[in-house]
Amino acid sequence: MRWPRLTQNLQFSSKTVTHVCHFLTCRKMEDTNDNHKRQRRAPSTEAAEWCARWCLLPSTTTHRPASKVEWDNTKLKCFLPSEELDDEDFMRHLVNGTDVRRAAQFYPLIFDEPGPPASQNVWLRSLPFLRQLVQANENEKDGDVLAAYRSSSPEQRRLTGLGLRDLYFAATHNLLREEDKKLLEEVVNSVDEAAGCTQIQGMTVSFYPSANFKMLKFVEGLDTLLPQPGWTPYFAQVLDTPRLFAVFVDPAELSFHNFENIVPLDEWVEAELARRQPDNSPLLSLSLNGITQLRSDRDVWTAKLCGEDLATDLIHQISHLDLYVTPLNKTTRGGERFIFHSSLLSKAISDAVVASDLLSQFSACPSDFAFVNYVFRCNRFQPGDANFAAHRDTPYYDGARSQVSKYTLLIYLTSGSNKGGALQVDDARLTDMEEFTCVIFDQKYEHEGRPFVDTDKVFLRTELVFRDYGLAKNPEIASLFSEACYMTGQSVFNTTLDAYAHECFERANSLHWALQQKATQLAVYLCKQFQGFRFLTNGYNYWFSRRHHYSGTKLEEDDDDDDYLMDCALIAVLDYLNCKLDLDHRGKKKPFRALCQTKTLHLETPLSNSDDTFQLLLSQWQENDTSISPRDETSPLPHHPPPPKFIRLLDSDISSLFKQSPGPGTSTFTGRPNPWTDSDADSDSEDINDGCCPLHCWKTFDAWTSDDVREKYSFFCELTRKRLFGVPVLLLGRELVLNRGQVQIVGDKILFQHGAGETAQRFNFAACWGEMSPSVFVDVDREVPAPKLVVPPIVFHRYSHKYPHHGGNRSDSEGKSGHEKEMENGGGGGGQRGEGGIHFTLDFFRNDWMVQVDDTVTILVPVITNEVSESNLEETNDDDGDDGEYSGPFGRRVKEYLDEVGADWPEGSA
Ligand SMILES: O=C(O)CCC(=O)C(=O)O
Ligand SMILES: [Fe+2]
Repeated sequence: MRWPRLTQNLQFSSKTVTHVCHFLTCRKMEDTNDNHKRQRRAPSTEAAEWCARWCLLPSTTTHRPASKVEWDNTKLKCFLPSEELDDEDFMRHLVNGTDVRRAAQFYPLIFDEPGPPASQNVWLRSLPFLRQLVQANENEKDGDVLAAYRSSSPEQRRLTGLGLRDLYFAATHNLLREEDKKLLEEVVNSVDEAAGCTQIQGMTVSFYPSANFKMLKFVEGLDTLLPQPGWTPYFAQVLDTPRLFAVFVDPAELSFHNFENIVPLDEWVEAELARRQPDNSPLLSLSLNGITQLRSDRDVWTAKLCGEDLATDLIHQISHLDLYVTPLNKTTRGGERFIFHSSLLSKAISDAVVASDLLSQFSACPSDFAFVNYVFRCNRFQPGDANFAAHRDTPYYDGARSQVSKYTLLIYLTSGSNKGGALQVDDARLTDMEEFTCVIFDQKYEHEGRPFVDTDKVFLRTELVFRDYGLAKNPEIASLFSEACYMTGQSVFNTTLDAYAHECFERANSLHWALQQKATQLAVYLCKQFQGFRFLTNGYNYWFSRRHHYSGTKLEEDDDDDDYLMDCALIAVLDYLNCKLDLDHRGKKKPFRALCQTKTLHLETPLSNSDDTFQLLLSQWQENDTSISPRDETSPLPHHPPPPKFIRLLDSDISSLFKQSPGPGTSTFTGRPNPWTDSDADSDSEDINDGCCPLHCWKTFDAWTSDDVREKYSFFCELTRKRLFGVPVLLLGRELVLNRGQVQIVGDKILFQHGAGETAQRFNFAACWGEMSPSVFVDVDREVPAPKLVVPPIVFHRYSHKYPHHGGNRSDSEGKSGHEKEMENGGGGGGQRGEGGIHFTLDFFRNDWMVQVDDTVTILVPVITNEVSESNLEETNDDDGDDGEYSGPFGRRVKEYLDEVGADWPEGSA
């Protein structure tokens, strides 16, 4: 079939339609066994109309009243309210694909044929169209098909995305034939990924999978977070309570804070309990029975989790939720899993643990038991899946509360066996599991899991958390753990790092139990370049060589050195957090690590000497080095001339953002038409031309010349100025600009500070404006993004090229981290040989700092405007009320922002 034109309504011959009907009839016969599962039943004698797979649309052409739409509810997910289910007309359009407004709540809709005549909506999401796209992508000859797709409107491309989205969900629910699965694999690389992308919580998300956006995540209340409310139908809903939606993200954007997708399920648990026992809201009650130590010399126990059907059904039900995703580290573990949070389940199991005699059998003091971790991992392995390779579990750790997990608790939800060991903990092997068997073991043990031979193996994992005030700190653990997390993120660019990251996790987890696990792999360091800044890192340590070495600028002044220190610290933070920046000229945000050119170094021994480290750094980055690339380590490195430093924020940078007169793009004021009705004839004559206020001279009122508007404008400018000076980093004209006022060096630490910056004076304006506010004439001119760096103080150490680094003449030698001391001790006094540089330690795990990097702060810049919409005119001048100071197009946006982030209101306002 040829490609129908995208821009015209499509006409199919009656032959096509007949063929479609025939096809459906065949499918209906194939599906006969499933008929009993259908939501509704149509009289079998009636001819079917065209519609999506697994749906049946009885014909409306007969004289009898139209029968109801039916579908196979074991295949289609439906979150529609009953009013919509009862609306036959609505349902017909939904299942024949002509109405996409409820695509979020009813899917997957697979269209095997191009659709009914004149329906582009269906054609663009149909399998024949997706096939053509794949063929066109593979076959140069079909360039016109591709060109047509590329020049189609974003809305049209979103329809294709919808087709792909549904194909994906059909595949994950095991509903597809082999050829459809193949199509899915291919079409993912053929579609335009930008058409489905939007930003939520600082993350770029798409509603369909594509070449880069291939990681599935679930977001609660996405419909309320979308900047384009009209996009809601595109994102598949996966749960009603809480309202959870599926998004696809680019793993390159992930950092340690958003790697794991923890689905909040307490609301769901509550709703399920209420649904099952509506009268007296029931407690989730469980007990742990038959506790048996597997061997007297091993801290491994088995038990059975028991409870009323209500409780055990509910746990089963959790494991049937459609939330499974393939883990990122799939080379070391098979199966699928999802992570959820439930305090209610944690409480029920904690009570069961306390009521049992399990704790008395532990070497850890029973009175120190705190709770069962409320974060659960639900795993599903099918027969034939890869093993869960030997590993130690990463303990729960909350330094602030001195809480740490000591035992793992596995709850098996299906029965099955594997003679090779369904679970092997150290040298204790369990081959057969009964439903609700629990295995509890000391987290010091290495263990391995194998799928059951002929059934799915489904289990929950959590940990028993204890209070322990005597925990010793071991910087090596912090370093290895940080390295493991960082290298997991980097493995998106270089898949060989996956195994290295795994080993780092294993070594860190062993060290918690004072078990030294030797490294079997070469130490990995990444040499990176960003805008001429070059550095070496393993995700915990960051080294920057001295600037003068490559810029030719000799650094003498301490001040200059501090400047360089701030720049380097900024880079280290941006890299560690993988902040997203909008630096290219296409206005597209990219994660920092994708903006760096990276070279992976494998070293026989870990770096332990500062001179060697800086020498190594300087020996890299030869011109024409082809082993470095921003994304995939294969493309050549363009030589980047180093800039002296990041731009510093100056008062003039900010002043220049505020226009003092109508600038380019603002037309000169020529007067405006009378907005009042013709019948209001008097208004013309009342246009007193003294320019006092728009009420008295609407047609000739030029906002730029009004003192009242200018006063309001100054108020907004001042507010904006304070906000701009209140952040450490800004993006101005695609340049990273560092604000020295918000970066502080204190001893051996560097601090990035976010000030409130939003104190403003009360604003009063002259009287005769009546109900109107001058703020209606102040609009948003532009938005200045500022990466939000809410991070703990960063420890640094300078290695001077002038002084031996173990000399006593440096004031900044106090408070060094263990690693620095190590480096110095091993340095052999070679400080004068080396060029020196700066070393940072980034450890955001060790303390209880909440790292918030989800969003970029957007600071709005005001401008006076003469273009006032009617709706703005209706705003009142309610300065005494809550929102008086924040009215008008600019004021409203600022207010929305302040409300959203929960920022304090500037003094003098509400
Ligand atoms: O596959 C298994 O039974 C073991 C699972 C496990 O070790 C884990 O979830 O951490
Ligand atoms: Fe484990």
